[in-house]
Amino acid sequence: MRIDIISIFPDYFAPLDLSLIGRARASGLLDVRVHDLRSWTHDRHNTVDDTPYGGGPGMVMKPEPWGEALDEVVAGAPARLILPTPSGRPFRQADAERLAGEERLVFGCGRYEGIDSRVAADAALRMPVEEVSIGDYVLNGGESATLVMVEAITRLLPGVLGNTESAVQDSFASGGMENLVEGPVYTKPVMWRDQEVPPVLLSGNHGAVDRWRRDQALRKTARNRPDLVGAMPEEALDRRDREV
Ligand SMILES: Nc1cc(-c2ccc3ccn(Cc4ccc(CN5CCCC5)cc4)c3c2)n[nH]1
Repeated sequence: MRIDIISIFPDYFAPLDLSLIGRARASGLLDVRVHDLRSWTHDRHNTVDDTPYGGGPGMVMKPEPWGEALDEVVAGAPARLILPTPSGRPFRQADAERLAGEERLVFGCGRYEGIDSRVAADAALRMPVEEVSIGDYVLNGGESATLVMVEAITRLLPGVLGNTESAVQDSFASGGMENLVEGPVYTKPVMWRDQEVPPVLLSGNHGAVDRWRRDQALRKTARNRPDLVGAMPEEALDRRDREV
């Protein structure tokens, strides 16, 4: 997969040189290219913003640099443009799984009050464009959202996670634990600050362990994510949880 990121803060993406994504890039499994939007400005001040038509607070990103940047970066290849924005469609695990199947993704990181709306409209003449929100809170720009999405997407690519990590059992996934958040996890030592590891996990009884983990996931989901519990079939809820 090739990912292009266009931003006025390219250094924001230094974390993509680290850890699993950094290793996947070094091994050639993943091709991530970060571009400075100001490379496509031609004035002395490398201007990327201007005042909003119709008035209002702040500044809006000019369309010309974006148009030239996207023309050059995409260069007619089949690519999908992802534009983080507070007003976008919610980004969910299903979107990460869908986008992990794409050959090329381009992330356009806005700043100020956003990018002139004609940029997305013009790009949509040549490629699929998705405006995406990573949550109902307001950031200062699209860079953090892009880091989040790139991580969620690329960790699903074969070979990116080492064999000590697994994307399969992640919560929000399938495999009998769909729609559940993950329960508690433990490792050595078996006793730590007067807290012992739940004995069932030491029992070697894999059926009992699976049942215990599912019960814990159900409880945690009911406690932390009542919105997901509603989406769960009635028989999935343990009797005790119904009485909780
Ligand atoms: N999930 C999520 C994504 C973002 C996000 C993504 C890209 C950009 C680019 C600029 N901003 C700052 C920004 C933009 C628009 C408003 C809303 N204003 C109301 C009136 C005019 C505009 C506030 C603040 C971003 C924010 N935030 N949260």
